[in-house]
Amino acid sequence: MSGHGTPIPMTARAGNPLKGIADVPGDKSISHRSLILGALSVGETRVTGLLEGEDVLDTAEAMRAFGATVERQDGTWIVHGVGVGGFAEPSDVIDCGNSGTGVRLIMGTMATSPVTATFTGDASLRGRPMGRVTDPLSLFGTRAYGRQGGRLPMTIVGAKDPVPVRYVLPVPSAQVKSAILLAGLNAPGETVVIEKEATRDHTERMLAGFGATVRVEDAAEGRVITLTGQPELRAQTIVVPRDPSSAAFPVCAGIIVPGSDVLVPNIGLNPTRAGLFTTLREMGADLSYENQREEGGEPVADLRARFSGSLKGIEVPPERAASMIDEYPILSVVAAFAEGPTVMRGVKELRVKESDRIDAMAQALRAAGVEVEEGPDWWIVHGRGADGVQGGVTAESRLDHRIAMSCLILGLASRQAMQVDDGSPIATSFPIFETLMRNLGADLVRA
Ligand SMILES: O=C(O)C1=C[C@@H](OP(=O)(O)O)[C@@H](O)[C@H](O)C1
Ligand SMILES: C=C(OP(=O)(O)O)C(=O)O
Repeated sequence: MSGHGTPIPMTARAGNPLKGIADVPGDKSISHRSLILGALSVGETRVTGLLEGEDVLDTAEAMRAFGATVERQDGTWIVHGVGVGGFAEPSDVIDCGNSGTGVRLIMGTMATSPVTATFTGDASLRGRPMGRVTDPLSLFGTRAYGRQGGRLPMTIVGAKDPVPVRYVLPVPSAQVKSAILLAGLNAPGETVVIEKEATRDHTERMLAGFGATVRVEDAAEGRVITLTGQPELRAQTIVVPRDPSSAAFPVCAGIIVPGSDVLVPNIGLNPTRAGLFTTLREMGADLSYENQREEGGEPVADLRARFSGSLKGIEVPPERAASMIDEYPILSVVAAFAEGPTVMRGVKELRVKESDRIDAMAQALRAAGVEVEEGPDWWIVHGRGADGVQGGVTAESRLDHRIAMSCLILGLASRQAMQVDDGSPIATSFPIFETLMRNLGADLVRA
């Protein structure tokens, strides 16, 4: 759990070019889902490559609290599930730490079982909206009692006789979509979720992989996902692919630090996740996909990022937002080194992540000498191109791992060092970030 310990100030400054291979950890989204679906299956699920970050470890603990057995043996995670509808009532509050994905998916998973559970998290998670999940869950017959504005701590009373649901997502959110589908598992009949914009599709793919019947159709009203309730999920062996959202940091560092040449192997390029890499290439980044192949039905490549001295600002198509939603903070750093403005629209969701990510990055970039304009659902970073970025300030990480990492990468390419007041949130998603960056040659220290 983040945010409970002593803050860890960290400093990054320009120095050597970054060179070498960056082996990033497993995908956070797939790691959460592997544990949850394993807990809902009959038999033994074995997971390798699981992200051992705090967010996922909190989900492992939660699955134990609901009655599953979750153990780590020689680097493999072994889950003995309780079957769909088999969740036991936890004897204590479930603490999901910093993780929106964890809390929202688990609320959905227990929402149609006859158990009651109370959820909480760190100060960041307690500030995030849960009504987006509890509103659709109420259609199943689930009740939720939280703080004002639908905030944690929150008690969820699972529906005793759940009915299936048809729901059109009002926000582009894979967490909301997944919460509904996971709740639909224990409702008789067909649960239908319709999304107007495609969001990451790991839940649909993995549910099918565990033996559920899931239909996905592109219709006039959007992407229609239909799940048949009350399947018996069968335990699986899962190899978690590496996380493109973590790969983003060494890739972007390679692009903006002069002289760099960084290889980030085995990164999934699932189109619902790879929007940043397309954007970087449109900006003129020297980013190539080497050794392109298919693994587990997904496109995979080794990403090679080299210093790119003539980046240009672009308008990022708003319809691409969902496929790179966690990457806007680090994109804003690359944009600061481009020639001209980078315009990012249709990104209201950034305001309700671990922090208000537009505000957090705008403040850090402005303090570092970069002009940023912003509105409710848009922002523009005016790149300084050849003039470079001054840096030389301390940014607040606001309990947000992606803000901390983005500001440190900024420090590796700015004229003066950048400091973050607290690097501890990085351990939620990328516990080896410091060592990995230092191994590439980054001057990154705790101080
Ligand atoms: O489903 C998931 O695994 C995630 C969905 C996204 O959140 P939203 O659903 O809120 O967009 C993303 O920001 C988060 O890091 C992981
Ligand atoms: C938004 C994120 O995570 P979560 O919503 O799971 O806290 C993220 O990892 O950038």
